Amino acid sequence: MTQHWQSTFGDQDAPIDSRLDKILVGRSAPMRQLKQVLNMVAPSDAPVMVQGETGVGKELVCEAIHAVSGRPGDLVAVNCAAIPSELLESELFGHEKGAFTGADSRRVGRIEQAQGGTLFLDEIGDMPAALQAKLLRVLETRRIQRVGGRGEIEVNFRLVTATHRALAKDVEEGRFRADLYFRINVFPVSVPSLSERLDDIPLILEAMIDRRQTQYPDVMTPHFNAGAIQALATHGWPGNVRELRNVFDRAAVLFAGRVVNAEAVCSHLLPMQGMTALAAEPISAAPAPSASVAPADAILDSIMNTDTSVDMRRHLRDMEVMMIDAALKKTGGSVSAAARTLRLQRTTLIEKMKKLAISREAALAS
Ligand SMILES: Nc1ncnc2c1ncn2[C@@H]1O[C@H](COP(=O)(O)OP(=O)(O)OP(=O)(O)O)[C@@H](O)[C@H]1O
Repeated sequence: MTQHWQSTFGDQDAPIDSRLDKILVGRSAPMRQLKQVLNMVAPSDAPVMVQGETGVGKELVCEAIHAVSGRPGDLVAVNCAAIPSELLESELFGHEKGAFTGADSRRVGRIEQAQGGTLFLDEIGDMPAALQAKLLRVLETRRIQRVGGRGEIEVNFRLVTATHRALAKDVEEGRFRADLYFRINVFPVSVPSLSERLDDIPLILEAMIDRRQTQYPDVMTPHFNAGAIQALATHGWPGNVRELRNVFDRAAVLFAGRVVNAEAVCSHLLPMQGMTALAAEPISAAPAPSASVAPADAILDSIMNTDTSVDMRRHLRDMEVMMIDAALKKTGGSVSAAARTLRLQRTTLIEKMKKLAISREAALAS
């Protein structure tokens, strides 16, 4: 069902809301199709069920839906699998003072907090049966009662749910209420796994680099060359974008201001056991790539063909690091000879090396 309606309606010509592009990084065909669908569905009040493997970005999809929905209230997220079942009811519905032992004061529940906004119920498949019945009633009546409360409170929220489980099978096997399933599954949306959109990896890395640069403007970021991107594309990515983020976080520490190449990806970034080997050897500059592997084409493509911005200063700085590393390597670590190779004053090169944290030893060890 999901695949069917998504592929039928997912290729409309309507321009994509730029907030979707900003939140959900990716220009691959499956991501474009997903964004077309969200573009249509987000402004409506209809419930959306987001499906996809762990780490694909289901929560991010909900964030994108809320951003485009135009709803003035908040986005309130509840992970049904993370809250013990006996606490989930008061978490969602709130409680009155004295409703149960320990209820010292009145508490407004998450459903009420989502008034005028969006309620995101993550891992809805893990919701206990008794609560499934209560949620169904809320969806039908648009009213809630706090635990221990008497009166009913009108609520107006848009529901987005997510699950990595095959919920239809849970319904068949009696683990999930069929009536609730049909109520929340008005628009099923499927988020593609990272292995189905490997060509998004460079853009996602770029977004992660930009974010890190914004967070820590004085800290150098790693630069993934074409070989590294190719190596990343051969991985299976069972943990999807979350796994890619972990790889990036590792690179940001181990290769700050340095080039990450295929060898670095395979030996130090992808397999965790690579960490042991790395601990025994000094971290050095990755070999400088030849001009043909410099990402100039990708950068130019981004400038010409996307709405996203490009951090020119960072790219130029990455290029400087690569060129100085290569010159030092070629000249056996002689700063004077490297300066001549680069047609720079010796003092200018020394200043640049200081600024970019380049050492002769690291360049030679690469
Ligand atoms: N398209 C994307 N662009 C940029 N970052 C992304 C994208 N998709 C996912 N991420 C990042 O990957 C991580 C996992 O995303 P998220 O938590 O939304 O996944 P999920 O599908 O909800 O995971 P789970 O099923 O485990 O709850 C987050 O750090 C998120 O920011």
